[in-house]
Amino acid sequence: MMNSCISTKEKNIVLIGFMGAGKTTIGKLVAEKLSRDFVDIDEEIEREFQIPTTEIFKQYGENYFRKKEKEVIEKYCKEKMKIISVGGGAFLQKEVRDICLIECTVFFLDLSWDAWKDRISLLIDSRPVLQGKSMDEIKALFYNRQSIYEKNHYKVLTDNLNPEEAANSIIHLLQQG
Ligand SMILES: Nc1ncnc2c1ncn2[C@@H]1O[C@H](COP(=O)(O)OP(=O)(O)O)[C@@H](O)[C@H]1O
Ligand SMILES: O=C(O)C1=C[C@@H](OP(=O)(O)O)[C@@H](O)[C@H](O)C1
Ligand SMILES: [Mg+2]
Repeated sequence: MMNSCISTKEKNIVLIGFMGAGKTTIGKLVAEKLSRDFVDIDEEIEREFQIPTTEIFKQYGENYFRKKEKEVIEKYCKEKMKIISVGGGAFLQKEVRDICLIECTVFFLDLSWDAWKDRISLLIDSRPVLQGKSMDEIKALFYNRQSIYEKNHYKVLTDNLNPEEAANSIIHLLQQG
C-alpha cells in the first residue's frame, strides 16, 4: 500500500550518501531531537542475520545483501514518522530510489572527497565494499556513486559541520518546508 496521502510532516525522513558520510550518526541525532523512531537499515539486517555486514557479504554475497536491503527499506517506507538511514549502496537500486523519493523526504548528506578521505581509518574494517581496494579505486567509487545521490529532496554539505550541526541543518530545512 502506498503512502501518497501522508502529509509532509508525517513522512519518513531518509538519509542517503556515501559510506561514512554520517547517515547513522546524524540520523540518530535527528530522531532524538524530533522525538521520532530511528531505523538504521544495516542494523536491521545485522539483527536479523546476527552477524555484521562484512560477514553477510562474505557468506551470502553482495547480491543477496542488496535483495535483503531492498526488502527492509520497502517495509519501513510503508510506515510513517521514522528517521531512516539507508546504506550508501541502497540507491544503486532503482526500486529503492523510487520508493524513497515517492514515499519519504530524502536528504543527501554530501561530503567532499578531501573531507571523506580523512575518515577512512574509521571505516575500513566495517565496510566490505572498501576492503581490498586501493585509495584510487575508492576515490573512483566515491565519484561514481555521486550520481546515484543526485535525486533527493534536500542536500546538506557536511564538510564543516559536526554531527549535531548537521542534524540541526536537517531539522531547519524541514521546518522551512
Ligand atoms: N559530521 C561529522 N563530523 C565528523 N565525523 C563524523 C561526522 N559524521 C559522522 N562522523 C564519523 O564518521 C564515522 C562514520 O559515520 P556513520 O554515521 O557510521 O556514517 P554512515 O552511516 O554514513 O556510513 C563515524 O566514526 C562517525 O563518528
Ligand atoms: O555503500 C555501500 O555499498 C554500503 C554501505 C554500508 O552502509 P553505510 O553507508 O552506512 O556505511 C553498508 O550498507 C554496506 O557495507 C554497503
Ligand atoms: Mg550507516
